[in-house]
Amino acid sequence: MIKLDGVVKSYQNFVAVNGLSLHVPEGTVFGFLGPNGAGKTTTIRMITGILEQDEGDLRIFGHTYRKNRNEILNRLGYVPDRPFLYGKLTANELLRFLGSLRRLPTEVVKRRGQGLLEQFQLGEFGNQLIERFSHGMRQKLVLAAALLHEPDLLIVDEPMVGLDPRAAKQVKQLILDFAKSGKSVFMSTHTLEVAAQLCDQVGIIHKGRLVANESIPALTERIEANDGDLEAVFMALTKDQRNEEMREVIPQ
Ligand SMILES: Nc1ncnc2c1ncn2[C@@H]1O[C@H](COP(=O)(O)OP(=O)(O)OP(=O)(O)O)[C@@H](O)[C@H]1O
Repeated sequence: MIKLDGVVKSYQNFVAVNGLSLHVPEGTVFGFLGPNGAGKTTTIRMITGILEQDEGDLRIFGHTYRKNRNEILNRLGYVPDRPFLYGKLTANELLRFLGSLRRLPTEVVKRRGQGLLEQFQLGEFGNQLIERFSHGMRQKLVLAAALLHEPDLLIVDEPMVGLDPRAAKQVKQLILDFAKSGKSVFMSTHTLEVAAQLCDQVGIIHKGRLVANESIPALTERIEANDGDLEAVFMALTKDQRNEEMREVIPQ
């Protein structure tokens, strides 16, 4: 579903994503983990077609954005880390607006929109202005909006940030329900705990490079071997990377 091969992205002279290769097959919940500034959002912006890579190959559903942008976007749902929601619209108005952008028939938008709001425990707030929504309600509304066109792939940037435990539990369940139907999810997160609960596979990015790509059991084993200390695992992985860089600089 997602295939990156040697992808590079720089901002002016700063290389934010440096030769990233990864593969997310169908029916997978893929967790993209890394510390602040590691390159997660930059990668997600390339996967969602907002940014174009400087180098390398990036394919979604086997397509490139250059050739088949609409084919990709028609099948992709995206929840950004800081979504902009116009507060003067009601939830229903937002869904109708997005439905019209996607050229979905009015009846379909009405039926699906109502179903999604109910599924997200927002059914009774459809006619309420978004400016009156809590952070958790907004996050769920953004997820509902991303699913309106029934995408095959959902990209979510930091889905749990700022959510109280109840809203976080609901959002996690929604992601799991989506994945159960054989679709794929690519989500970035800071926390291994979130990844362990939701994901099948985890990629760890550090300073723009993929330093680990493994299943949750393999990663958990690695963390347990470090007395349950994720920080220690990060340190170990990035130390390995430095060693590799050193080997490139000083051939042995
Ligand atoms: N528009 C930009 N111009 C210049 N540098 C940028 C820009 N966007 C991101 N960067 C830099 O690129 C690096 C990667 O940023 P990115 O937002 O992709 O990281 P991230 O892993 O999502 O971080 P966080 O977890 O803090 O959101 C950071 O060092 C950041 O400062």
